[in-house]
Amino acid sequence: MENLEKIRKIKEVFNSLDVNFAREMEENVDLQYFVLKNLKKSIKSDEIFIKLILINSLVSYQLGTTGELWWKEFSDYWSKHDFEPSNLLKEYIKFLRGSKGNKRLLDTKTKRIEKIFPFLNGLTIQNFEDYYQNMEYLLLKISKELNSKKESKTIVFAVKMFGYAGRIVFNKFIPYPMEIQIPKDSRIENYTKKLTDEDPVVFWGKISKESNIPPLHLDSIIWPALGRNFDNKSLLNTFGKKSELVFKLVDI
Ligand SMILES: Nc1nc2[nH]c(O)nc2c(=O)[nH]1
Repeated sequence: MENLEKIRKIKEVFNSLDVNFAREMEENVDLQYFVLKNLKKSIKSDEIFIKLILINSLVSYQLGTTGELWWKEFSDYWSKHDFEPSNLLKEYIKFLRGSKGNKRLLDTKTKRIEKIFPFLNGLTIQNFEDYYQNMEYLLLKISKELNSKKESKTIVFAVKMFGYAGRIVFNKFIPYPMEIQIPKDSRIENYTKKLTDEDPVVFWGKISKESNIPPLHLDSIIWPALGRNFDNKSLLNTFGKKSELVFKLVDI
């Protein structure tokens, strides 16, 4: 079943937006970006900053709280917690096991981190700069290391958060590749159900091609808008009249 009128509105909105609009949403509206920028001020090593973000992304599922609050908990903890870099794995597992917002499937999540850690641990800041230029290759490497599909939610989401980390560390905006799919979390799934029975990855893949906005950047427009963690005034200040488009998306 398709709601043709709602799909028409969605297409109208996204066909009038572009990657720059998504970038503004990321940098001015998404609380996840804001807390990562704050965290960067407290972590001396850029390499550790990026590794922490990748590890945290890969266990960001089945949360007991919103994604925004989970990333705030992560940022607050590591802003205050100094540690010896060689203890990163042990220290991260301690954080995860004591966290408030991420209490489910802790054994599975711990095993996942232990599995990816040897790959991440060997990476230097130069490797991260290279991966920032080629995020599709990073996606491939992580999915291979974890024996997971390239479309699975946490893998594509890890690349989204890596893109945020890369932008903050290297002070340069590189758009996400068109080939990386939208992270299919419950917020995106429930929203897509209002429009179509089609798989969200397929549906948003088509919207992406038509609007020429990469799926991860579409996610950056939809996801914070649906989270409603912004005040209308700051949205108006950032986007002026175009902020109406965000309200239109939320109201569908
Ligand atoms: N689709 C998305 N899912 C998410 N989960 C989470 O914690 N953050 C996000 C996100 O930005 N997009």
